[in-house]
Amino acid sequence: MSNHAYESAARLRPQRCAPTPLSDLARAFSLTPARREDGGTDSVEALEVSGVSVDSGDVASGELFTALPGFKTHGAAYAAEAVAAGAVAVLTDPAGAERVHADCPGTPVLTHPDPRAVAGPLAAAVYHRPAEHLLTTAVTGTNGKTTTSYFLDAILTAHRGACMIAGTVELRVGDISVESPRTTVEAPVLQRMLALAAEEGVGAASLEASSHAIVLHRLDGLVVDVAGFTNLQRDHLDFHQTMQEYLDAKAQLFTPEHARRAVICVDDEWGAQLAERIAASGQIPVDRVRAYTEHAAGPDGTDWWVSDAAVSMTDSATTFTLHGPAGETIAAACPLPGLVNVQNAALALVMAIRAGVPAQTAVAALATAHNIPGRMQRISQRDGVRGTCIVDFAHTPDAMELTLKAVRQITPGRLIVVFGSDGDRDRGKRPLLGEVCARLADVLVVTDENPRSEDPQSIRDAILQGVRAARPDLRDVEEITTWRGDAVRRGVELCGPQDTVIVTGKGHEPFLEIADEFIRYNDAPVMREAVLAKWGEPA
Ligand SMILES: CC(=O)N[C@H]1[C@@H](OP(=O)(O)OP(=O)(O)OC[C@H]2O[C@@H](n3ccc(=O)[nH]c3=O)[C@H](O)[C@@H]2O)O[C@H](CO)[C@@H](O)[C@@H]1O[C@H](C)C(=O)N[C@@H](C)C(=O)N[C@H](CCC(=O)O)C(=O)O
Ligand SMILES: Nc1ncnc2c1ncn2[C@@H]1O[C@H](COP(=O)(O)OP(=O)(O)OP(=O)(O)O)[C@@H](O)[C@H]1O
Repeated sequence: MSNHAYESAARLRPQRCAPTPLSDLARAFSLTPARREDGGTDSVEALEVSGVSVDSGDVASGELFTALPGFKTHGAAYAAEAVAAGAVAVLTDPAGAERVHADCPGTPVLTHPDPRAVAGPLAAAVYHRPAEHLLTTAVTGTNGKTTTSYFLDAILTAHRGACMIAGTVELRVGDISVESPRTTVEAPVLQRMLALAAEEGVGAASLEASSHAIVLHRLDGLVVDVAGFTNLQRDHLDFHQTMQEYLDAKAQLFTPEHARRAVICVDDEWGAQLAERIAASGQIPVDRVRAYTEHAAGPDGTDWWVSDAAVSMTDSATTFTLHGPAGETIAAACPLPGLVNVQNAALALVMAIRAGVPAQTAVAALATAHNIPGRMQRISQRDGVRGTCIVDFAHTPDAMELTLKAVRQITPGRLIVVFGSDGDRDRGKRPLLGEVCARLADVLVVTDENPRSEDPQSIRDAILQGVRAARPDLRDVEEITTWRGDAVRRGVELCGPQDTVIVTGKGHEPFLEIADEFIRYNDAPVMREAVLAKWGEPA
């Protein structure tokens, strides 16, 4: 694996970007030509830039390299590499300027006290405000961002012909799809993806917005048409310190600098507080959505609410009715099992409707959106001969509990779970995962996830200790010590026509981390091959 976060995104650049005079940018964004050791300053008058880059491993000819002060290092240390790759000028802070002058004599340097804050708006200007040509949505929240953003991808594709996606799983514009290094990429990378989308006539963009990104200015310079919020749960408190700070970070997305309107799930107290704040500020319109009907039998002060959620065993979908503030009654089907996905689906529908998509277009597209990489991804669907085979990302005890309960509802026979747990991460969750699976699944296949520097056997032992607490005789519990792929194949082998096998923990992830090595591996193709070997092609 490379140290360069954005190398994979190198192809995601517009083919044509009319150059912008550097002097125009200097004026518009209060950039100061840096003073050299000889007391002079670099002239920027004759220079033009045709792009903006943020990582020295991802620079194209003619670009302005933004050398940002980081948590680990300073981008100025990599300016020489960026210039060798074609950068024609460097934007940095005053501290970085000295290093750039020393390492890249002759390259013009501009400074700004906070280059990270200016990088987004500047990139939007250099790429000629590409978001204005697209219908744009962004989803934030602790859980459900990826799922909701793929629901929106399907809906916006139906409405606009094509949609770009930027989130945890992939960066995709038209035919180009690459692995994503971040949930939300740095602003210059996002802006140039939007520029490529606009150039290719892609009509929409579905984005995930992490709270880190909001705080670290990765979304600055972009105003999306509709921003949505799923929920807030305990997470990332190393970065945000308290839940209130975590909410405050997310709340910044719902201001006129970032969004034209807001759609907020108010199923938890944090969503309710957020909706209240947005409404009180009066700056952008806000719709509230309540998906969990056990909390309210009716509208109860919410604008949109869900009733009659019911699971179907035959096609694994959950049907529900969405009620709107103008008396709308919309019959919909969420293609993924589980109530949490009804929340994601209701949010996506309301966001789409507020973005101008006709409700019936949105409902029809949503019903087909079950092929989300690693999120309840159905590799095989029950049809009388074959069983249901699923790849999912659940890797915490809470997520595992939700996932297994959801899948139980679509399983007339046995529920088989193939799982492991990470090495070099939270050791406490290993027995808890074992206990949850022993309690909620019928057959357990225990395997490795990312052992990293740890002995895989000791991780499996800790899981099995939790399994024993709920199932002392270890009935229907198998341990696969060879290779994760063998465990996935074993799960499929055990799966009968009434059964479901679910492999959890890795979802879309393309690597296994074993010792110091990243080994290319993904559960979905292995499961697909096992399904084909067992049942052949579907009729
Ligand atoms: C806290 C945080 O977000 N840090 C990110 C930030 O790091 P940093 O500013 O400290 O950068 P640094 O490594 O010190 O480097 C400084 C500058 O030098 C540049 N550089 C560095 C090395 C090099 O060879 N060449 C080069 O040009 C870097 O691009 C950077 O601009 O900028 C780096 C380059 O873009 C990111 O890789 C790094 O993400 C780290 C690895 C990370 O773990 N981020 C996580 C916390 C994150 O952002 N997560 C959220 C999702 C959270 C969730 O919901 O689960 C996300 O949006 O992905
Ligand atoms: N609305 C929801 N509420 C609670 N949990 C959810 C919700 N949607 C999904 N989940 C759970 O969270 C896990 C991750 O879902 P998803 O990838 O859509 O969320 P995310 O916010 O993108 O998280 P991540 O950044 O970890 O990918 C799923 O495996 C599922 O168990």
